[in-house]
Amino acid sequence: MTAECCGYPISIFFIVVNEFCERFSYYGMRAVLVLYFRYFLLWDDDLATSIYHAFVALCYLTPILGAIIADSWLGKFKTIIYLSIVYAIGQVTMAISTIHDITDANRDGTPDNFTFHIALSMLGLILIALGTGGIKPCVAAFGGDQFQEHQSRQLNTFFSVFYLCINAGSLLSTLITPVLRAQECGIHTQQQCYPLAFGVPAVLMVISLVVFIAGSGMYVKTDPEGNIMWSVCKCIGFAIKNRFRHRSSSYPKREHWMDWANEKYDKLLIAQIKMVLKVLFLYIPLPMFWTLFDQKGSRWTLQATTMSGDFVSILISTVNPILILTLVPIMDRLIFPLIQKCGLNFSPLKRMTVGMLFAAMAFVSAALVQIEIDKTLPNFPSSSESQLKVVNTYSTTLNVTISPNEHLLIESFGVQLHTSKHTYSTISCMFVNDFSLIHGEQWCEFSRKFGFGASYTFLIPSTVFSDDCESITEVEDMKPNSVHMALQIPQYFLITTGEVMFSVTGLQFSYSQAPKNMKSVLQAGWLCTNAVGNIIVLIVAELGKLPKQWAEYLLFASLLVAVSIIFSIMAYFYTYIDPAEIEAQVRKEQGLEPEEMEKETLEMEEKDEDQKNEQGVKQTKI
Ligand SMILES: C[C@H](N)C(=O)N[C@@H](CCCCN)C(=O)O
Repeated sequence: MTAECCGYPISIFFIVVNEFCERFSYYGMRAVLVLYFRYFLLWDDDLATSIYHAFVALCYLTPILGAIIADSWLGKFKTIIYLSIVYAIGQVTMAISTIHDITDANRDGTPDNFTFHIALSMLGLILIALGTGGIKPCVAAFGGDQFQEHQSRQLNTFFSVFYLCINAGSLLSTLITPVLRAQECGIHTQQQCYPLAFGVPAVLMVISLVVFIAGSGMYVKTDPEGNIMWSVCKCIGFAIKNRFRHRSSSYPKREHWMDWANEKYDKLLIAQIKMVLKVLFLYIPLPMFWTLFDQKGSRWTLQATTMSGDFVSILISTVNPILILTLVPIMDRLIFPLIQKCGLNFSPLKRMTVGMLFAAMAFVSAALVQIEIDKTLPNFPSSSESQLKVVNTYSTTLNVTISPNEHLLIESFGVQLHTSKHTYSTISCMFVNDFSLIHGEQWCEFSRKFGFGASYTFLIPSTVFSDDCESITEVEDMKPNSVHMALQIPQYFLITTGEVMFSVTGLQFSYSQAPKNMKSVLQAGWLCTNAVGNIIVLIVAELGKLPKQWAEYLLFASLLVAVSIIFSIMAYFYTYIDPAEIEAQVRKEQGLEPEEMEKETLEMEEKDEDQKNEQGVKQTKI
């Protein structure tokens, strides 16, 4: 009997707090990852985007590994603990890799040995991917294991609270870590504080582990049930081999190719695999949704860096979790029941299709924003053009002729240079609010806000210190970023509406259509669609480089529309099943009535229990 509070097992409080801290750690680190690649490691946009998506893909491939370790070897409890330790080490490694002072021997503020920082951060990211992905299919299922049969209502609420905790953790961390990055810190020189931005998620991961361990005396821990994934693979392998062996037309056909495993494998297992394969087949087009969805963290973040709005950038990245926290209850309690009342059958697969279309619309919105940004960007000379800059410091307008026949009027800046020797210097700086020119005892001070993305030229006459500072002329070569970040809100709203329709429904669908013992298999399959989606971004970003960013956004939107049409056709032919009913039917065909089955299972469990007691094995059971 487990300890309860308000009808809930007390142990789940440790699990939801653990999930909150873990998601804080994960999303906090992700929020500054592309910026770290771009501005600390000085990678270009494409490389930063590629490595970011490779990392996300790895995070969604490792759940298979986690599920195998938990099911066949350690059990969920130990898997979560061991992989959380790996995860925390990864976060600490990542935080250390961002300390520029470690290799900044000449103390100029930039690391001297980039290879060291790259190697350490890649090691950190691999450990994080192993940890976060490995525990992903285990934590929710372990939470579910805490509930007993009479607590099915509480079990449903648990999954909602669990999803809310994910988004609360994500919301807080995406608010906090960019602020931490914007601080200045360092031993020799003060730089943007990446160690703090990555260090706080590392601390949260340690707290997550401590909280999980703190509840260990209260958990219901189930032993590994044997590696179901391995049994599934062996059964499928046998069916294929057997089908190949009997490929001659003289052998009678079987209803389903999995029926070729009948000779060796249990009918129930075969029926269960058929159910899973049907759903997995439906998953084939789904990665395209994640291809678009996960570009929030890369392309959209980089898009925001070319826009104006100081604090909006932080708010923009929190739009997604805030909308999730509000849209999930609104959709569940209001929109979906209303659609049902109107007599429309808004089935899960239809919802997912609509979710895809919302994501496509989000990318059309991103393309429109990009077109606006491009209008404000300076025109650089193409390969067949050159750019001349003529600075007229003479007192009147001059007529300049460029051979053979182009005439330009060059306005005077009203400054005369009294020397024929000019020296030009270019200084690139961040966060400039003021600067001074100092010569001996005299100085000229400028205090004003310089816009992000802008470029200025200051013309300083030789008489400046004997005359007055007013004679200095300022020229704005490139205008500051002027498209406001608030324009990104529609694309965030559309993609999050898509997420609620697609992701939340997809999770429920995967759970409801899976046989009881293969729910983790389908969860891992569902997470895999995410991994494949990120691999597609990598391929498109690397191979299909389009000259204009807006064109790439439109390409992704069109691809998703095409995929959603294919998915809707596949969904049309899909018949929803009740796995429990099918399993009962197979058992009946095998001559085992449900009651008999139950009795048989009980007898086997008792026998098993006796054997273990005899061997002095101490075990915890539901
Ligand atoms: C924060 C985000 N809105 C969210 O809810 N994420 C979930 C589901 C992720 C699905 C695959 N990208 C999470 O578990 O992090």
